[in-house]
Amino acid sequence: MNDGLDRFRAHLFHDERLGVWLDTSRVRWTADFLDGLEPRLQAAYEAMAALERGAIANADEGRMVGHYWLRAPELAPDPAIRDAITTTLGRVLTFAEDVHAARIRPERASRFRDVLLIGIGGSALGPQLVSAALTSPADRMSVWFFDNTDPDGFDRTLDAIGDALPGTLAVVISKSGGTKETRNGMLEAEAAYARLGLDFAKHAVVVTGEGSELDKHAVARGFLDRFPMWDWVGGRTSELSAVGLLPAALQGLDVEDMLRGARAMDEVTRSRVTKRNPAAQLAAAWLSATGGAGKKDMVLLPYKDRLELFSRYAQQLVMESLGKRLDRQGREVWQGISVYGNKGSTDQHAYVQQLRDGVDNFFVTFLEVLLDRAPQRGDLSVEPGVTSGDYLSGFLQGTRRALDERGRASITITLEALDATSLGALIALYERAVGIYAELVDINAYHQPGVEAGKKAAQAVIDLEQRVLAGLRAKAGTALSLAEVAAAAGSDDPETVFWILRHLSANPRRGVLRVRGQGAEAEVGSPLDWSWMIAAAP
Ligand SMILES: O=P(O)(O)OC[C@H]1O[C@](O)(CO)[C@@H](O)[C@@H]1O
Repeated sequence: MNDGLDRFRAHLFHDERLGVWLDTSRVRWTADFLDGLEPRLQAAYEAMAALERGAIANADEGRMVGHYWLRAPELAPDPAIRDAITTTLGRVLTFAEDVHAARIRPERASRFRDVLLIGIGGSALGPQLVSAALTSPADRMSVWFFDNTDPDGFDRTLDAIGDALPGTLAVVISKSGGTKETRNGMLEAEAAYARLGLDFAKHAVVVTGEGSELDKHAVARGFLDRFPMWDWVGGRTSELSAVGLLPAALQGLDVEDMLRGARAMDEVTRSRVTKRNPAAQLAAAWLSATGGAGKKDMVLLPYKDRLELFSRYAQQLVMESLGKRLDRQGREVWQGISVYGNKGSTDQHAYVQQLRDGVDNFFVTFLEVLLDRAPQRGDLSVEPGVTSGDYLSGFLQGTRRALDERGRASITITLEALDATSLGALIALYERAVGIYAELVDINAYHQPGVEAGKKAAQAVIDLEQRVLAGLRAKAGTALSLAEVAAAAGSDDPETVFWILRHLSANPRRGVLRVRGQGAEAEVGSPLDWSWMIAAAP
């Protein structure tokens, strides 16, 4: 009698067609856990089916949740949606073909060879994951990213693109069309093209909601093309809309395989037989590991360099979906599961020490890919009869075992190979697991009210900065105390004024202004007692 083996046998899911395995045997749930959960799982299956039929599953925003239709348009509740999905896919493929064949060409260079994707959050993370996971020497184009509003980050990426900018196609992605980081990235890119005497519009396309600010800008400026983003697709589940399909198709990846993989996973994860439904098992395993209350963090450990960005992708998918203050009944629940991780075995040499010996506040999800490398690359032995891939597999198994010995939970997802199909399937698996988990804990997984507070506060800082500058300008040449600057700016928040002044003083606007903070700390006690003035331009 081997308890471990029996357990492994009992909790090992395999789908041959998908080439996917799921092992939940090391979650250590009690034998009756799944049985006890079954009525709630059945309710979750019904809710997911209603969602797929077009229910207003995102009640707060009054929206349908339709990412599953993207790979099965025939399921969409409305013919106009079906048509929009298929038409857009066709347009994406044709556009990419036209770019590859240089039928769509840049202003000066002979053809587009690079893509600069400008987006953030759900408008960048999926494309970043897919691009890194599936890149190969057969790529038709290289893909670069602006995914922040860090000026030095822009410069670094532009430096890396270098002389290739005239042959670079900018793909600006924003569902809302009003995200400041993306707007700033677009303006920075536009300026970079302009410095070369190039018209950005002749090198740019957008993916955005119809009628958004960005959409109007693209129309007004005459961008090369526009692709739609719909209100029934959430940013974090948009990889299989034009958001992800367009950059992937431009890179030369097989987007139809990606859709096929997701579709096949959807078919399996629609099952109402829990034993046959890997998304339900995954969600149940999360529930068991976290107590359904986020008590443990999800550590994602792909033993595959190409999947290193999976944890960043899943971080948004899981945390933006599940991190909610209120449940659907309006009760305060402070839900969520924290997600982190990079890749194995690299992380074994970083934080796995704590996972085995330290605080037990996590569960690991190992991601394994059976095919070590493309067969034509050979099978070099690093020791007699042993390959690097054997080590990778050995390290995964070793860590799984070492954690289990300490009673630390783990899940393992195994893919036979990593390609467009299996990546599409993996994305669909996590999308559905998140949906089911949200049903189990009764929260709306499809809104993100919490991100608004930070955006509003940031805008208030930008507005205050303008008033600070106006106040300083009005008294140019005079040294002002922090309280005087705040008063001149009409602000009762000197701390924020201090942050603004400190930042301004480090970043003089060339030829326009220089803000200087003065004062000897030793004498006056605190930088908050410095005096500030606007000095002549440097
Ligand atoms: O695609 P958009 O509208 O620019 O939004 C980007 C991201 O910002 C968020 O709204 C959060 O601020 C995400 O949900 C979204 O993926």
